[in-house]
Amino acid sequence: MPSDTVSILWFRQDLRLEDNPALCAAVKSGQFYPVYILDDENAGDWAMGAASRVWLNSSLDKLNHSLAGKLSLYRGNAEKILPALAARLGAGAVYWNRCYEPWRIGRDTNIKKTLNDANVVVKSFNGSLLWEPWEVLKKDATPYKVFTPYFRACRAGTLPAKPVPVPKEITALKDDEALSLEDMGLLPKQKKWVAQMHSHWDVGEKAAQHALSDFISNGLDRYKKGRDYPSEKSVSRLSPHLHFGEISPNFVLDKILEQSAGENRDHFYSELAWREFSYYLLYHFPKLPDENFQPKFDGFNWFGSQADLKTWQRGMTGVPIVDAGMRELWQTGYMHNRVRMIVASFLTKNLGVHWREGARWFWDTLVDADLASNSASWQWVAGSGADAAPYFRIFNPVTQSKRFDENADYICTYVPELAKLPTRYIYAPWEAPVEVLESVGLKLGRDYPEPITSLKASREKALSMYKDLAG
Ligand SMILES: Cc1cc2nc3c(=O)[nH]c(=O)nc-3n(C[C@H](O)[C@H](O)[C@H](O)COP(=O)(O)OP(=O)(O)OC[C@H]3O[C@@H](n4cnc5c(N)ncnc54)[C@H](O)[C@@H]3O)c2cc1C
Repeated sequence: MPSDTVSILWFRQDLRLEDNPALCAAVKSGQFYPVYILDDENAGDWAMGAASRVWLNSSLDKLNHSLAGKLSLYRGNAEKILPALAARLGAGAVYWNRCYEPWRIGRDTNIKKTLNDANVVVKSFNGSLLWEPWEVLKKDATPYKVFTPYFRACRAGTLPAKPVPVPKEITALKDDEALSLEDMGLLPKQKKWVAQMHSHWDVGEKAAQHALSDFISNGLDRYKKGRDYPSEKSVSRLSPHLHFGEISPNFVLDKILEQSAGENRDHFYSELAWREFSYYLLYHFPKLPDENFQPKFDGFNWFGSQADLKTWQRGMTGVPIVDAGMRELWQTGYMHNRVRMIVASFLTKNLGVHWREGARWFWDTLVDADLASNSASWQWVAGSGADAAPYFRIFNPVTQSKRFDENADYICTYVPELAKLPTRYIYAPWEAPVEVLESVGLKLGRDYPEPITSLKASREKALSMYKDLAG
């Protein structure tokens, strides 16, 4: 018989204590078992990528610590594990914060039914979004497809909930049969890669809050302009913390709105809203990760080869800003937004590789890999998405790097083999006279690749293919 006082708190994308509505409900109900289940079975094609698992491993460790070692870990099909656990532990209720990925929505609906059939109460909460996707609709009750009116409607509607504080007394219980963190098998064999990535991050709720205060003190007052410059510290780097729910968007927004009003604060708010819009699109258009949002792209002839894709992944295209971005991704699990747009445009437009291939690679290598933001952003850059950059707006990587990496600091951090060149040639080393290359001991094709494609010719090819599609 389920007990009235013991419950289960199911942690998912909300690995924190602060502003956690499901945690508050569990604490209010009495004693509870905090649990986490790694459910690769239901995730299918969207099982977490390697970099995300590295992050998750540390994040669970930190959360367990905050819960005085009471976090119980499991691995497998949550549809089977959770009802069995509720029965074995005699739990009368299960609490969780909602997730919005299509596979999770389907799975959670089934779990709720199974638990309810067994007389176990299920309560779910909004712990991850400022506005839930079904709350914001057009007058004709259909979803928005364009960001600006969507955000306007969000702001005209209900104010995002104020963050709730950490409950005073948390009486958590531990299941002795749960797995250890090592048993979860989250870390890959490549220890060097893991160590290198770790050296760039502090993981967990405290680190997330620290990153936010640091950004408020040192980045926010220049955000609108500074966010375009990859070597500047003008962005928050909160994305992995937000993805894993180590910090809630409501907590972030609340602290941001305490700062003086102005264009920087507004711009940051609108970027947080792009995250919301991505979740909104994924909820209303669940095929977003797999299919073109604009069906006219279904007939597009993606001509790029697997070899080109590999070269791009390895950061060896011979186009410095692209290679710098791809190497930043590999080394740190992150890439600056401006550079994400450049590398994605280069892959889809100059190399003609399907956006899905790029999104897949990001999925495996980003620590902030997020089904909503990643799918929406790749389709946005490719031109096939909602409110997308028009296909003919092809980023010129050389112009972009001259403009946003003025001293080539970013390029030289990740492509140090070019650092000895005079700055004006670092952006496009193939334009440097042989004597200049020789004077710094650089031979293209030996020390750094020749460009994989002609930027001009590939741009023209992309444009003419797009014309065929449009016409
Ligand atoms: C091809 C491509 C793929 C992307 N894949 C992801 C992904 O998998 N996960 C992810 O979180 N973001 C993704 N983004 C969006 C964006 O690049 C990152 O959110 C941002 O770079 C994270 O850095 P930050 O936290 O310093 O951002 P800040 O500029 O400090 O912004 C604060 C927060 O706002 C949100 N945000 C900012 N810009 C965007 C945006 N364009 N779209 C959605 N949310 C945004 C993020 O949650 C971010 O943490 C992608 C962008 C592109 C172009």
